[in-house]
Parts: sequence; structure tokens; C-alpha cells
Amino acid sequence: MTLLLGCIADDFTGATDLAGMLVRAGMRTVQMIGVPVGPPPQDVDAIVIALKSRTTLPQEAVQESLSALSWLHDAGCRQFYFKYCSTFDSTDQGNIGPVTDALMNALGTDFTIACPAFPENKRTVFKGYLFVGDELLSESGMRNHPLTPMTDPNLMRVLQRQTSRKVGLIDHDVVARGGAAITARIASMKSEGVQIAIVDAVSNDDLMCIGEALADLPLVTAGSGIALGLPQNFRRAGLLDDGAVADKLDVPQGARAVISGSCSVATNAQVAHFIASGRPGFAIDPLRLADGEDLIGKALAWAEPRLANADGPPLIYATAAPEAVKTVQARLGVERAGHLVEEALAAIACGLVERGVRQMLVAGGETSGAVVKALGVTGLHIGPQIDPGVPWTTTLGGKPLALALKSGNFGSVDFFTKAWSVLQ
Ligand SMILES: Nc1ncnc2c1ncn2[C@@H]1O[C@H](COP(=O)(O)OP(=O)(O)O)[C@@H](O)[C@H]1O
Ligand SMILES: O=C(O)[C@@H](O)C(=O)COP(=O)(O)O
Repeated sequence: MTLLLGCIADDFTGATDLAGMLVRAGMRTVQMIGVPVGPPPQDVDAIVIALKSRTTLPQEAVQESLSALSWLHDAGCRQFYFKYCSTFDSTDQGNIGPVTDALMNALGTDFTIACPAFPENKRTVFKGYLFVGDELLSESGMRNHPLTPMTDPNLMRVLQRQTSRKVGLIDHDVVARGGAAITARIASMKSEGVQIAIVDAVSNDDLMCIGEALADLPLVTAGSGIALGLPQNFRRAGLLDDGAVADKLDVPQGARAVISGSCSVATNAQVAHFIASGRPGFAIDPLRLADGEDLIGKALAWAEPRLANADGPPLIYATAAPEAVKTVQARLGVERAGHLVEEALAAIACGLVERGVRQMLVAGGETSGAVVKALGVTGLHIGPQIDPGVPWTTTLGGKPLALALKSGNFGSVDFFTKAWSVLQ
């Protein structure tokens, strides 16, 4: 079998989320860190290239995404997928619009969809409005995100600010009528000059119908949810085996640790739950880091004797509530605060691995990007799911490790303690 789906993800946890979804739906999938060099791995149906392009300058994001596309194209992929966040994380400058435009131009296609829906994680799109649980995006914790605060829930408006292509909507009335109705709506939208259609979706059934209508689109842009409905197209075309499941991992053994740089609502609750249940946590204060205090050394010295502890693996976290994050950003600036914390957590992760850690949970997309790069990881095999959107993985390149890269807002409140049981 040849490579079928080539994916470009704008952050590392998002890439793992998508890869996990494809594995669940029966595609053998490998995640590559950054644009790979050399030939593609053998015996895989899909490749997800993880970039750290969500919050870089739009021209950098475009450049990297085009390099990724070119590699995937040369590797023989038949369809391409641009994965962004289920909360559509972006700014008015990008990067969802500019990257979509560039990929469409490079592929010579005049139509694609945009759909961040991930109903299992309570991200739904209705009438073009994005909901997080029962709240509009702009009323959810995403309004306080440290890097990409989302204050407009109307995805047509959000995307139209980022692209000169005409943005339209395939609303739920159409989606509910199934794949053929969606295909017909796409044809009529094209004749109206629409080039990017936001698509409503509130359930996995919707995702399957939408997937069916996307069989012939060269480019799909979406969160990870839409990926559930794509493998069926390859199966129908006789390109994908029925039983092609690949979530078995060879798990490296060693000490365990948790690193958290996410300030999202779910991660704040997970950190609070971990500490409240008497487990060991070490907080990284960005202002003390900025003042030159050696918090990296102190965190590692604190963690070392706790690595063999029975009361759970140690947690090192910069996770903080929105007011605390704002105070830090007011003093250091958003970008500097982000980098300072990411670099510190990445250095701590490397120090932990030197001290014998082989199984690690990392919370936060940007944080995971920094950690994985610092560890010299070049790719990830995707294993079993812990919670929707978060699979265990094992590393290619660098030291053999089991890693779970958790998107900020994913996972149940006891994620940091329960995740280990999935590895056994
Ligand atoms: N206490 C803090 N103050 C300011 N910024 C922080 C703090 N803790 C973490 N950060 C930064 O916030 C950003 C969180 O983004 P990310 O890791 O992608 O998490 P999420 O997945 O929740 O979006 C990172 O750049 C991180 O370094
Ligand atoms: O689609 C999603 O929600 C995730 O896959 C994702 O991209 C989350 O990003 P972070 O919250 O920055 O980890």
C-alpha cells in the first residue's frame, strides 16, 4: 500500500491528536517532528508533520507549511490535511488563513473546507459559531489564552479576516441530510465563488457524512475531528485494508514525570487535582526565572529523589490562572514570558531524561513543541488513546521514551494520574 494522507499540523499536541484519530480509524500513522529529511517511513498509510507554526509570524508559518507539503507530495500522498486547533487558535494576522491560502495555491485547488469541530471533546460548530462545551468560544477559557486569545465565536468572520478568498458556510441543515447533500452544496458554493467553507458539525455522525463528501478534495483544513471520516473513503476506493490498526507500542521502561506549561482551564484543573491529592508538585515562577534564579537546577534537584516515589511521579509546572499569567505578561511581554517558560521546561525535561525518566506526560501544545525539540525527537509512533485527542506515543530519534503530549484543554481532571495505566 502507498501513502494516502499527508498532514501538516500547526502544533505538536495537535499533531498527536490528529495522528491518534487516524490510528483509531484504522490508518497506520507516524508523526514526524518538523519537515523530514530523506524518504518516508515504510508501511504507513498517513504521515502527520508536526510544525510549531501556530503562533509564529505568518510568513514563517507559510514557508514551513509549504516545505512540509512539498515533502508529503514527493512522498506520494494522495490527499492533504492542514490540522489546526479545535478552538481555531489564531490571530487576525493568521496563521490559519495565510497557510490555507498558500496550500491551496501550491496544490492548484480552488475549494476547501474549514471545520474545527471535535464533538467528543465538546467542540461543536453550529451556524458557523464555535462552541466549547455549552459556551460560545469567546465566553470559554479560550478568551484568556496566553498567546491566541479567542474573542470572536463566528468562524466566518474570524477566517474572513485572515484571507482574501471568499468564506462561506455549509450549515447544519445541509450536513444533516448526508454526504450527497454536502457534495451538492459544495458544487453550488463553488459556482457562487466561495473558496473556503466553514462546515457545521455537532456529532460524530456529522463528521462521517462530511468525510464522505471530502473524498475528492485535494486539501482538507480542520481540527482532528474531520479525520474520523476520511479513512472510509480510502477503504471504499480499495486503498486501505479493513484491519489496518497500529496502536501497539514497545514501551521503554524507566522513571516517570509530568511537565506542564499549559495555562488552559482543563490543565489548571488537572494540576490542582494532582496537588490536592497529595502528590508532589514544583511550581516554576516566570518572574523568578526572569530575575535569573536557577529554577531549572532547583526543579531538577527537587525532582531527583522523587522519581522513585510511590506517591506518584513528580509534576513540574508553570501552569497558572489567567490573572497570574496577565501579571507576568505585563512585566515580561507575552512572547518573552512564553519563551522563557518553554525553554525552562524543555531544559528540565532534558535533565529529567538524563536522570532516568523514560515515561513523560507533557501538557500544552507550545510546551510540548519546545520539549520534544529539545529532546532531539524526530518522530513519534502513535499508540493507544488515554482520553479523546491524547494518545501515548513512543519516540523515534533521541533516547527511547514514552511520551503523551496533552493539548491544554484535553483530558479528564485526573489525567496526570490515570494516564499511566493505559501504558501497561
Ligand atoms: N505562568 C505563566 N505565565 C506566563 N506564561 C506562561 C505561564 N505558564 C506557561 N506560560 C506560557 O503559556 C503558553 C501556553 O501555551 P501551550 O503550551 O500551547 O498551552 P495550551 O496547550 O494550553 O495552549 C506557553 O508559551 C507557556 O510557556
Ligand atoms: O484540536 C485541538 O484542540 C488540539 O489538537 C490542539 O491543537 C490543542 O492545542 P493546545 O491547546 O495548544 O495544546
